[in-house]
Amino acid sequence: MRNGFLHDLPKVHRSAAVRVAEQVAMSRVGLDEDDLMARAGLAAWRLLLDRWPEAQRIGVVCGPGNNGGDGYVLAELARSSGRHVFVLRLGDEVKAGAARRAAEAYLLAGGEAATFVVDDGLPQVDVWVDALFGIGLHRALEGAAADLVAALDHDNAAPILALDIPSGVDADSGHHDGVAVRADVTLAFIAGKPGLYTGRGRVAAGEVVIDTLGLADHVFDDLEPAACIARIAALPRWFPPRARDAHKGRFGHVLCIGGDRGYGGALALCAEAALRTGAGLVSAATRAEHVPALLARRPECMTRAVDDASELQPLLDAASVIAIGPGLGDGEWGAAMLDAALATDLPRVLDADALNAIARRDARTLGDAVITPHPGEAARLLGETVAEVERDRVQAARRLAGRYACTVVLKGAGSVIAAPGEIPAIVDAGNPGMATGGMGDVLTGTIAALLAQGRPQGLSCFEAAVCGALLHAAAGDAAARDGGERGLLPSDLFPQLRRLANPVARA
Ligand SMILES: NC(=O)C1=CN([C@@H]2O[C@H](COP(=O)(O)OP(=O)(O)OC[C@H]3O[C@@H](n4cnc5c(N)ncnc54)[C@H](OP(=O)(O)O)[C@@H]3O)[C@@H](O)[C@H]2O)[C@@H](O)CC1
Ligand SMILES: Nc1ncnc2c1ncn2[C@@H]1O[C@H](COP(=O)(O)OP(=O)(O)O)[C@@H](O)[C@H]1O
Ligand SMILES: [K+]
Repeated sequence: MRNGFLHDLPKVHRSAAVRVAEQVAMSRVGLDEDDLMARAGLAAWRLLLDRWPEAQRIGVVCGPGNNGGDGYVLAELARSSGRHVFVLRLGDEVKAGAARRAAEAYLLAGGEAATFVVDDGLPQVDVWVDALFGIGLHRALEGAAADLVAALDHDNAAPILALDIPSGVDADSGHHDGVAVRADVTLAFIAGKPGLYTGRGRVAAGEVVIDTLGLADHVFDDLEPAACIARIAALPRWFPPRARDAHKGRFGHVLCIGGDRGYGGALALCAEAALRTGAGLVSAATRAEHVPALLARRPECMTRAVDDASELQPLLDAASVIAIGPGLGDGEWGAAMLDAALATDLPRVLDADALNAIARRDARTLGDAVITPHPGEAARLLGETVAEVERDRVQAARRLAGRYACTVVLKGAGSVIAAPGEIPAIVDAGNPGMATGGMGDVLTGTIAALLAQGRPQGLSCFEAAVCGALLHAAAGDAAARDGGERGLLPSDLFPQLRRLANPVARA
């Protein structure tokens, strides 16, 4: 696995790898399960004190396994510091080993625990700690566990700190069947897990904090990470200042193709995003009736009327990167444009109707390409249902990358970028204000511009896709901070794209 200049992004690991790392740590450093549980409980108690220093009444829901054990350790720390502690457990016995010992220690010291009874409701507390299930959960919650999670959702006004993973969420995929704790903060132990960052798991986790429990990075040395996490902190390093003697020829020429009748706006958004992300030149090839509006909005974009593919050829000859799909439509015009674009060997970003056309044709050779499907488009490209795609977004992105031998950005909450031979990346930015028409067109132009201009030595499709998806999501967050999520427009991202793509000058 490569990952080029993205190699220093933080990694997340599947639960099986975390268990191996735990064994490596225990065998090398002489730690045992009780030590790790003590560290986990203490880390959680410290985080709780940091976030909710005023909390006096602390509720802890404890499951039958080691996640519950972490909860009993925290409960005892809270109790011995004078807090009122309410432990609620499921009917099941705490299984064995370290968890059993932690529960006994809490009870022996005078701690109290009650079995959850659905009709009794929940006690009033200042903060709840979710220690029901962690990485040992492999099936949907049912019975008392499901009732308890539902009660936490409906009858609880207090914030929730989840230990390791919100109970009900599959740590590896982020999937849950609708019954899962919705945490305000999740403290992940030893390493982040992919399910905390994408899809439903991202929503359930809230803010994610990682505590390594003192284990050094090398415990993961022989383990393939599940994904790396792209965060806004990485952006300044990826956008070095431009050379003082730079000229536009160094920053590439993006040709945006699309905007069949009735869909001119999509192409305008794509082209303006490419300009605002720093492409040296941007051209737009679209239907004749859209040309005046595009020129009026952005005279910087060289906008041409193209009625058939032969008129496109000179534009293709002049371009260094193609962005095709926004507003392309599903008619003959769009199909002819796509054929002409795919006949070149230019790097290309394919979105929207271009992807639907590819799904219909079952084309498999996309060349040097980034495809940017939302889950619906991804499902069509894979011949699967949206639910199958969303069940494990990282694996779905990997399937797409394998099937089409190209880079994939699977969009949505926690966009996933995958490419053959690369560790997938998950974007830890973006917000539901971005769920509005045209937002994907901005992403297409953003990635195309990065592909065109390099840094300056040139980005791979994978690098441009990760940088572009992060830049786009971070611009969405910045725009949402300035006025809120509802009513956020794709064009609101333009000033933010520009600001974020320019490094802060060093003092
Ligand atoms: N690994 C580490 O490095 C460290 C791990 N630590 C902590 O341990 C956690 C993992 O602990 P774990 O392996 O005991 O699993 P856990 O998540 O508590 O659940 C398993 C229990 O739940 C049960 N169960 C499962 N599904 C169920 C369902 N749907 N409905 C009902 N029951 C269900 C399952 O029963 P079974 O499936 O065997 O029938 C079993 O009894 C980890 O997330 C972290 O918090 C830390 O202490 C520090 C170091
Ligand atoms: N809830 C969300 N959280 C984060 N990002 C989101 C969310 N909803 C949408 N987005 C982002 O907004 C963009 C929407 O793209 P897309 O669905 O193609 O819209 P359109 O087809 O209207 O252009 C994607 O980049 C997606 O990742
Ligand atoms: K949990």
